[in-house]
Amino acid sequence: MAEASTLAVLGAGSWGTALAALAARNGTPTRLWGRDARALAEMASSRRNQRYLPGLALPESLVYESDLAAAVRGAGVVLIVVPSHAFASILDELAPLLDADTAIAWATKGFEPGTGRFLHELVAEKLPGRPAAVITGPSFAKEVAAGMPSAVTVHSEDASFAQHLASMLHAPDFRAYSGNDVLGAELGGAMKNVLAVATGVADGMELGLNARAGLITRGMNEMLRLGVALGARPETLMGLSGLGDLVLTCTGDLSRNRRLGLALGKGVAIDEAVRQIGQVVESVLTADEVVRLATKHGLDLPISAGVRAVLHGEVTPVEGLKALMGREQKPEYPKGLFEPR
Ligand SMILES: NC(=O)C1=CN([C@@H]2O[C@H](COP(=O)(O)OP(=O)(O)OC[C@H]3O[C@@H](n4cnc5c(N)ncnc54)[C@H](OP(=O)(O)O)[C@@H]3O)[C@@H](O)[C@H]2O)C=CC1
Ligand SMILES: O=C(CO)COP(=O)(O)O
Repeated sequence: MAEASTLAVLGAGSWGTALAALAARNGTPTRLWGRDARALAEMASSRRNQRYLPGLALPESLVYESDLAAAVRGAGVVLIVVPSHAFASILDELAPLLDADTAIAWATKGFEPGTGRFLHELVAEKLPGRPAAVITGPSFAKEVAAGMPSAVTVHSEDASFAQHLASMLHAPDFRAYSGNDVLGAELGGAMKNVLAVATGVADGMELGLNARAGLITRGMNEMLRLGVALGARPETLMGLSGLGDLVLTCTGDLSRNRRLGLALGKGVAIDEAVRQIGQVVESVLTADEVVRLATKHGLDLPISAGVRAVLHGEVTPVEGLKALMGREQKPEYPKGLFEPR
């Protein structure tokens, strides 16, 4: 029998650590699991995550657990914060370990690589019948860890679970809203990473502020078009999970996806740029999946497709720019753009 108020956070990188610290500081009994037992022991003794969140003093009450079974035993909520490429495998590992009444949440942004499946689809398939929620929105881990004001949103089909999880996180400097459009919330968080590369490339090429604003706006348009085709609600995409995170990541240099674009725009090779960033850069895998989903739904998303092509080295940033600027002249909003198809 799980204890509803107990939280197990899986993934001891920057975002998992920041969320675990936030919940523990809020008085939620919280355990943090990571795959690197040595790094976790070091965190337990120093009360710091020197690699991913240097500078943050971790709360005394946070418990570190390198054994996955022990970390999730009796937890009311398991919050997954591993990168998207590790998401499906961690669900497989969890399946035999969870109590029957443990709920699932995730703060990972992306899709299943190679299939374009949403993370909520993976959860429904591998851990069926449990309350499930996504936490997303404009939230750089470093700022949340520093107690700087932030707002996120928690979406679940189960309104009382969304509310329960939001209240575990909600704090004087951290607003947690709630909603029930899981697909829309996930799509915004995944697509903004791809679009952040586009504005990063433009800024790396020193194309100017007009170019940046144009890319953010037309990128938002791509998010809305794909979202509506998939059944997301436009207001979700215009909220924290879509527009909010798009603006943050396209303009804030703390964004690793934006920094990847900046480096590519300056002519740095992709492998070297990813190595220098040294943390997860979700767009590298997500761009393929956005284009895969768009193609499946008969949509042409030129900015996302351009990012994918640049990431694969199929075109240079200069060629990508030429292709975008050379597209046919047309109305900004063709009739019926936001109507469900
Ligand atoms: N950082 C942020 O500001 C935010 C991040 N996110 C999202 O959170 C997710 C995690 O990102 P973030 O914490 O920033 O990434 P980081 O690069 O900071 O950390 C990644 C963590 O995941 C671990 N990891 C990698 N592969 C596996 C695996 N196969 N199994 C278990 N653990 C694994 C790493 O462990 P190891 O050190 O051993 O490699 C590391 O602890 C991403 O989807 C990101 O988009 C969402 C909102 C904000
Ligand atoms: O998702 C994030 C902020 O909301 C973090 O963005 P990056 O992964 O680009 O650093």
